[in-house]
Amino acid sequence: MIETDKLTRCYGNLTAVDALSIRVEPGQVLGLLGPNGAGKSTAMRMIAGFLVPTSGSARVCGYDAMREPLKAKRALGYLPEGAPSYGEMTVREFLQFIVRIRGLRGEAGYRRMDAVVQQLQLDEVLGLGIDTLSKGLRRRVGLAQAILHDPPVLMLDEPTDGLDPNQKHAVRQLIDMMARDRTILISTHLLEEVHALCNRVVIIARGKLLADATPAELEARSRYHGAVSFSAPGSGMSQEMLGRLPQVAGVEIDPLDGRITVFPKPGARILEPVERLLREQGLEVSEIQLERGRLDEVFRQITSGDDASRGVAA
Ligand SMILES: Nc1ncnc2c1ncn2[C@@H]1O[C@H](COP(=O)(O)OP(=O)(O)OP(=O)(O)O)[C@@H](O)[C@H]1O
Repeated sequence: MIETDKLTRCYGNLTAVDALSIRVEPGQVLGLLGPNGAGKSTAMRMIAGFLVPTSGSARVCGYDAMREPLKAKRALGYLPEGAPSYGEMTVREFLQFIVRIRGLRGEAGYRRMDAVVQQLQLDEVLGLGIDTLSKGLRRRVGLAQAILHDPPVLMLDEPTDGLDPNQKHAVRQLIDMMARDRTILISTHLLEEVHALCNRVVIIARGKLLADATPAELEARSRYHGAVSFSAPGSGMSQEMLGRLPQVAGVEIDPLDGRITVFPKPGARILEPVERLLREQGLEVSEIQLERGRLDEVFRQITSGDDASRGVAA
């Protein structure tokens, strides 16, 4: 479990993390989202015990990151931003070093290292210097380092940064597999990652917590939630006709591809009446879709709107 209590870090006049209180339980994958400079990495570094908070506290599996750092660090696997240090070591030397400092001894240590090397597909680069690796490979070495001691809590700062689509998929599968019985906190800019991995989302901006919800709850705040969209090239479909349906609040046509989106009045369900109208009019449409809502739009609304300046938890 990860718990922070009014965790705060100031740099001069700047409050990078502002009284952040969160609690992440086993089985949860919490996505920490926020624009550049929101305070995500600073919060994670305090939870990992690498940065002293100005005030407030962070605990990992009940151990205070500052007062019981060894116990807290033992329970935690942490992938920081960027590349692993010790760039002059080969991947093998680096991982053997981590095996030793994590106290994994003898045969068990080698078996664990082999398993992690397989999981992250690092076999072919074991003899290469870390400094010579591509960004994606360095990220995977960093991940290997974080999971080697099989910790109950994982904290990953932008885990798929720099990976190609296949590697992203592989790393997400690995995180998903590990998620079942662990507590996982990841920071990301990628909203697709939230869909793929997270069952809870915390949004911060200017160090303040602005939203704490499931992805579905956030999507429900989007004006696209419950909207119906479809393509109807050359059908003569008119906005007016759709707009006359009593459940419909508005109709928009994408100027680029002509896709039509029909928005519901609050609480209304419009898929059935829209489909009925299309049938009655004998109009040919394709790719009809009921929208869940758009996280990117909600993210923008939360982090650039009034909420961001007031720091209102939702
Ligand atoms: N050592 C430091 N000294 C002064 N200011 C700092 C320091 N580290 C971070 N900051 C500032 O604190 C704020 C939060 O930075 P942080 O790196 O935690 O944000 P972030 O959400 O991780 O951003 P990004 O998504 O760009 O990585 C930023 O305004 C940053 O400039």
